[in-house]
Amino acid sequence: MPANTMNEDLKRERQRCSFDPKELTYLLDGGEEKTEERRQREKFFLDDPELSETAPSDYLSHKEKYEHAVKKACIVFKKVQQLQAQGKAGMQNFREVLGGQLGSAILRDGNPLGLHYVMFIPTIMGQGTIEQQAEWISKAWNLEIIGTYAQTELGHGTFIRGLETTATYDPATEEFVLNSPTLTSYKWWPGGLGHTANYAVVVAQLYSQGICHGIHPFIVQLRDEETHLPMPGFENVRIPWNYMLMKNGKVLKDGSYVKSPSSKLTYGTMIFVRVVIVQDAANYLRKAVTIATRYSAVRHQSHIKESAPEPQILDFVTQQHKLFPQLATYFALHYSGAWLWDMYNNVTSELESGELDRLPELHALACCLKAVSAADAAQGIETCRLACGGHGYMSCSSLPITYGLVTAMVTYEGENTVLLLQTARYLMKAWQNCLDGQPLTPSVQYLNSVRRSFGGVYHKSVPWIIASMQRIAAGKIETAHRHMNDKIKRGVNSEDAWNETSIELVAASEAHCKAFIVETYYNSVQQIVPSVSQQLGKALTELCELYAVNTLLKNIGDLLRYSNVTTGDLENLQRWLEELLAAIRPNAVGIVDGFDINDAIIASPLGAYDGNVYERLFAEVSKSPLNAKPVNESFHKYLKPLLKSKM
Ligand SMILES: CC(C)(COP(=O)(O)OP(=O)(O)OC[C@H]1O[C@@H](n2cnc3c(N)ncnc32)[C@H](O)[C@@H]1OP(=O)(O)O)[C@@H](O)C(=O)NCCC(=O)NCCSC(=O)/C=C/CCCCCCCCCCCCC(=O)O
Ligand SMILES: Cc1cc2nc3c(=O)[nH]c(=O)nc-3n(C[C@H](O)[C@H](O)[C@H](O)COP(=O)(O)OP(=O)(O)OC[C@H]3O[C@@H](n4cnc5c(N)ncnc54)[C@H](O)[C@@H]3O)c2cc1C
Repeated sequence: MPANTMNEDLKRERQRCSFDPKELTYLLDGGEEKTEERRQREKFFLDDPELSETAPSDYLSHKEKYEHAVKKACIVFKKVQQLQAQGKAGMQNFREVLGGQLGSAILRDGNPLGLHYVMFIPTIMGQGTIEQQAEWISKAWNLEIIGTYAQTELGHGTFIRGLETTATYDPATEEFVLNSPTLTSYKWWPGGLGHTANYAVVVAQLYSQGICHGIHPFIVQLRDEETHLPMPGFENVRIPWNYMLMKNGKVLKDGSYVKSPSSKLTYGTMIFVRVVIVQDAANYLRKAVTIATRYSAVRHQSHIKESAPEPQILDFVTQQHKLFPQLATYFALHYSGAWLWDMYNNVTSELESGELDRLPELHALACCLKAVSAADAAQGIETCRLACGGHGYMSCSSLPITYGLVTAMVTYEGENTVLLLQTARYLMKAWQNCLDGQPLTPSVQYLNSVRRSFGGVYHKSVPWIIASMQRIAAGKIETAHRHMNDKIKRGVNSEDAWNETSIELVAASEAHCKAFIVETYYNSVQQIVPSVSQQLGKALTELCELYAVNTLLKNIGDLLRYSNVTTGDLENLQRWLEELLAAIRPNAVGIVDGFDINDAIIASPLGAYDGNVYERLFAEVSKSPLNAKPVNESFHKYLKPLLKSKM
């Protein structure tokens, strides 16, 4: 196939789409101007010859990959500075370029500066005093220093209160003495800690006047700014008094401790990253479903009718059932992430004025949304990979590496189970407030309405599905609450009762989160539809309905247990699902085209815009050094002597 010709199947798919994909692109970007700005930004980085992949880095050693990544991260930084000089760069650009999809395309082997921008700077902004921000932010912003966020230790990641690194205040010298006294207290996992960063925010147990005040953040220099040699000593390292980030908890120079308005404020950075992860997980999922959908429109295999030619695999309803719910899940997580980002910004500004009331609800939502978005995106990406058969297994398909990046999200920034239990903690209190007639916060208001009504009869609408999912969530919350209290009444202490009920607590948390996502998705689409063309509005509504129906059908057991749904209703839901798959089929390629993901970011021969899959696959494997010569030297070294010895 000559270069730059369009695959005929994709041509036909693009002709049958009922709406203009550009309209969806503008919608997702926030307008045509924003799309143009994004495209220009992408072009500015992706067209730079120094950043384009000449040879796939798959064939570099671990050390070479690191050095390659540092080189490119520095080029990216300089280019961002150019944008800044033109007034075109802000925090979002930095994070997007250094962390998001664009960043992960340019810096395929990881970004040595990622933690610097995504955690080190935000922690100083969130935990540092105004003076400390003035001291550190500009240096960090201009990369005069490189930081990381060192909280996790070899022995502790989840249980932060169990961290062993200590920071002991010495009033005689007005310094903190930091110490990691045991093997298990060594800081482990922080991105960039090994060779890149020369500073870190170190989270340590604060000791002053012989009293432990719990974990607090400290800035510690790791390496000399000139030589990059590690600073002397790694035990009893002394840092100046003003290297403790003191926006919340403070130590006065005489060593007296001033409590934070809330011990939870120290945890602030983790909320920020969890909020960002929701959107990031959604973006990785849409990249994977773009690859799998375009590939499924090009790939022909088997028969539906013996008399007809091999169909596009996208015409198998099972293939539609693998991919289209992933399309819908992208939008569900995208809109939930946008909602959470708004709440985060509002609550953060309230915290600035000492208003802490909404922090618990934000924490509870950030926990379950991070957990569910990371888990569902990871599962969705794996489903996309499996839907591409053997070619999906190739590393050049980009699907395995995308899956690896997103499964990491299930673990970092709070392991999923642990975070779901955090939300469950909030839900148990909410249910008790509901029983006691106390006021409920917005995200759990449905507990009241569910308690008052036994649920309406089935009708083919998303509001009915939302009510059913809220009924399931309330039922699971009530069951967990009741089982836990029954244990306590039987004499089990509250901690053991919590642990013994934790399976149901996690399930209640997940159900609460799914009900929140469906409702947020539906409300977002309801707001959008009047402002877009009738065709795009219909496509967006169909995707929302698909997400709702498919999510409910994956939960039939709970639906039967906690609602008055009949088997006839379940048959109707199955029919509705199949109708929606058929309705979405003609628009599937148009929808992923609407994501407008640059081929260089797709980075997959299966998902390129032109659909020339086989030519691109062949070109990709030709790049392997292993294919440079017809006979590899291992034949003469090892195989031939072996074969000869048999003769
Ligand atoms: C919560 C724990 C699990 C338990 O801690 P503990 O102290 O025991 O807490 P509890 O006793 O359970 O509860 C105490 C009370 O405190 C409340 N609480 C707890 N946590 C918080 C919080 N964060 N905020 C507010 N309140 C909180 C809790 O509700 C209790 O209140 P109450 O008593 O009920 O009233 C805790 O130990 C914990 O959180 N553990 C998890 C540890 C963790 O998260 N570690 C993270 C380390 S850093 C890391 O992992 C970094 C990873 C790499 C990050 C890479 C980032 C990439 C992101 C995407 C980049 C792309 C960006 C580009 C695009 C863009 O920008 O858009
Ligand atoms: C790619 C990556 C990057 C990272 N980057 C950083 C970084 O830059 N800075 C940093 O500080 N850290 C970083 N981390 C560390 C990360 O934050 C921790 O790995 C994470 O918080 C999980 O903690 P853990 O490893 O101790 O797991 P553990 O908590 O030991 O989890 C193991 C198992 O124990 C279970 N468990 C633990 N506690 C409970 C509980 N209370 N109830 C029920 N089950 C429980 C978990 O559910 C899990 O199944 C990174 C990790 C990864 C994978």
